[in-house]
Amino acid sequence: MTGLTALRMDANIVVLGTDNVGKSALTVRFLTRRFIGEYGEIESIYSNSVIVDGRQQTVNIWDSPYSQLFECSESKRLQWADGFILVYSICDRASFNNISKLLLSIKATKDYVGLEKVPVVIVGNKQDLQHRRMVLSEEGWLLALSADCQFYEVSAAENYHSILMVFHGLVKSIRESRLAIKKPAGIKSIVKSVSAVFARRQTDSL
Ligand SMILES: Nc1nc2c(ncn2[C@@H]2O[C@H](COP(=O)(O)OP(=O)(O)OP(=O)(O)O)[C@@H](O)[C@H]2O)c(=O)[nH]1
Repeated sequence: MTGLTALRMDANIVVLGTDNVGKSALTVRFLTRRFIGEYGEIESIYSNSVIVDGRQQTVNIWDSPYSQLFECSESKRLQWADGFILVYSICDRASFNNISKLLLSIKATKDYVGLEKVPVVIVGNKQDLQHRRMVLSEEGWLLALSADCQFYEVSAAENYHSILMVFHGLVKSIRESRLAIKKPAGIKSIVKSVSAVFARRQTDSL
């Protein structure tokens, strides 16, 4: 990541997961506070201005149907992202198993472009459908722990605030990861360190 990227004020978020897990429902809930039920299969990038911890931030969200994920734009999408939301449905074991594969693809792409760790949030959606639960909360927590990610169980259908926490949590991590990027030593700081060493030597010899 370059110094210029580190100064950027917007955050690019990609929402990934298998078919029908609620990627669009989550995105639309965050953007409009509404759950509209049916969403269609349209790949979209949405931009929204949000306030996180008192600071305004533009968030760009790329939501695409799973069927289009492995088309040629996959690596483009992975490289565009500053952070990821990986969604599974608690009623769909296969969608949960897919999260590990997504984590590997992200790691491979981001390592390739020189980033060791990119912020990722894992989300178990459809928490309202307890009677159809196939994936325990503990499994989600363990996966997130082992991959060093945040984890939330939510219901896009029933709850807005937990969705807000997912997006805000990710925006905060993106900011923190940008702050953690070490700035290369400038000429001024090199001159300062050299002068400090000489000054110390002179006082030592007195
Ligand atoms: N009960 C329940 N249904 C949900 C929830 N979130 C989404 N759904 C439903 O699940 C279905 C799929 O939701 P989408 O948001 O279209 O899922 P998607 O992951 O974007 O699906 P693709 O576009 O096919 O990749 C829709 O019928 C939604 O109404 C939820 O939290 N609870």
